[in-house]
Order: sequence, then structure tokens, then C-alpha cells
Amino acid sequence: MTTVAIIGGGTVGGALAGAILRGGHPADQLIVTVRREEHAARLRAELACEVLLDNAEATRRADVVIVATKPQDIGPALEAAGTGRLVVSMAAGVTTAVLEKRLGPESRVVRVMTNTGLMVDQAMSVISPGRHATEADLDLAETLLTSGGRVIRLPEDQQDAVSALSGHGAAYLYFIVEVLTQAGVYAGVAQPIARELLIQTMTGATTLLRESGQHPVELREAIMSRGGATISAFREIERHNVRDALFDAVMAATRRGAELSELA
Ligand SMILES: NC(=O)C1=CN([C@@H]2O[C@H](COP(=O)(O)OP(=O)(O)OC[C@H]3O[C@@H](n4cnc5c(N)ncnc54)[C@H](OP(=O)(O)O)[C@@H]3O)[C@@H](O)[C@H]2O)C=CC1
Ligand SMILES: O=C(O)[C@@H]1CCC=N1
Repeated sequence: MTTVAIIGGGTVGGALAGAILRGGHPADQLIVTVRREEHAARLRAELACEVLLDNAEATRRADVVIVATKPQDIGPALEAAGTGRLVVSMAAGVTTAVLEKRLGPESRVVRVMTNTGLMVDQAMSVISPGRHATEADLDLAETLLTSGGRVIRLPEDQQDAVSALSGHGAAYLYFIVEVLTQAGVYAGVAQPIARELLIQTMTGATTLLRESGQHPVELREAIMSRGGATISAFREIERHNVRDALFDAVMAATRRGAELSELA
């Protein structure tokens, strides 16, 4: 069996640890590290595995090291990972070239962009190999991430755009739900009801999108009755350039991804 060390048990690292354990990985073969003892104590209460502050101890016992710190904190984590083990990086923006340079020649790295769907085993994770990662390394990364949701393989040059779509795509949705809930309350629906109406509507909409295979425009047009309420709503959405705002948001996030590698 493979012993896994997750360096950085924060939002993503902690969620991945939970998913890996729910997926049946033995708890005595998973070690999570964080910096602060109060965080470690909290994680120990949540996760069945060992939680340490000592990265060197965790990586010494590991076959694979998953680095889940912020890009700017990745230095000490990579230093602890050492050489000879597969390193899987969850850090946004940080390229495999930067990781390989830090870890040394022939180092085997896999770059991942995942999302917080890991918390409910519904993540979308995208993996890309570094120059020396083997097929077995990709298979191992894929197996671990599959515990937390779907995994696909894509060339690394798409990873910054992936980050802007699936990496933080849920944030767009949460924002839309936040604004629509507020508008619903203003229009006269109680807040908990507005929230429930929207959650069920989003769930139905995404299920239909997946199951029908239809283009979103087709599905939207099926909702817009001639002379009805929906077309009035979309007249406002187009008037306020929501399309441009979302398009520009994805472009800005993609550009920022490229800058994040410089923080590592
Ligand atoms: N949040 C998201 O939705 C997504 C994040 N990502 C990427 O995942 C990575 C982690 O992000 P996120 O989980 O949000 O960040 P968090 O701040 O929630 O978690 C980072 C964790 O790293 C720990 N840490 C930092 N330095 C060290 C160290 N030297 N040794 C051990 N642990 C350390 C921190 O510990 P402590 O708490 O004790 O300080 C913290 O718990 C980032 O690189 C981000 O780009 C990717 C996709 C989605
Ligand atoms: O904001 C970030 O940089 C990370 C990447 C995707 C989600 N969070």
C-alpha cells in the first residue's frame, strides 16, 4: 500500500484527506501536516489519520507527497519533500518546470487543479504530468483524487484556464445564488425559501445540462417564453453587460494563474 503525506491540511488538503479516507485508503497510511498546533488539534478531531507539524517526519515515511499549501508557502513543503518520491502539487499557477527546478533533476511531479467539491466527493480535478512523471505516477494521482470526484488529464498549458473555470467556478455560482437570494427576498420570498428554491433549481439545471447533452443556449431558450418574464430578465442581464463581466473574470483569473508561479 502507498503511504501518502499531505503537506498543508487547509481547505483543499484537509478536504482531500477526508475524501481519501472515505475512499477506503487505510488511515495509518495517510499523514497530514499543518503549521499551527491549534489547527492540528482541530484536524485530529475531524480526520482519522495522523496530523503532524513535522513535515520532515511525514515525508520520510511517505511514498507520495501531496503539496497543498498556498503557492507563496510552497518552498518549505518542497524542501521537506526531498528527492526520489512522487510530488503532487495542488498549488494554483505553479508550473511543473518550477517544481522540478526546486526539487532537483529527474524529480517526478504531477500538477493538479482541483476544487472544493472534494468536501462532498464531487470535485473536478485536472492533472498534468511533469517531464519525468511516469504513467504509474499519473495513475496514482488519479486514484487518490478520484476518491474526491472526477479526474481528467489535460496538457499543462491549459491549467491556468482550468483554474479559472473549475478551480474556482463554484465561486461564480455562489455569487449568483447570493445575489439572487437577496433579490428574491426583496421581491417578497422568505430567505430560507429563496435559498431552497435556488439550490434545487441549480441542482436540476446542472443535472439536465449533463444528462441532456444540450447546449446551454438551447436549454435557456426552452425557458424563455415569447413575451414572457424570462426574456425581460435577460434584457436586463445583457444591458448590464453580465456576459462581458464573466468573460473578463475568466481572462483575469487565467492571467493571474501565470503570475502565481512567480510567488513560489
Ligand atoms: N481553496 C480552493 O478552492 C482551491 C485552492 N487551490 C490551491 O490549493 C492550495 C491550498 O489552498 P487552500 O487549501 O485554499 O489554502 P489554506 O490556507 O486553506 O491551506 C493551506 C494550509 O497549508 C498549511 N501550511 C502552510 N505552510 C505549511 C508548511 N510549511 N508546512 C505544513 N503546512 C503548511 C497551512 O497550515 P496552518 O493552517 O497551520 O497555517 C494551511 O492549513 C493553494 O495552492 C491553492 O492555489 C486549488 C484549487 C481550489
Ligand atoms: O484563488 C486561487 O488562486 C485558487 C485557485 C482556484 C481556487 N482558488
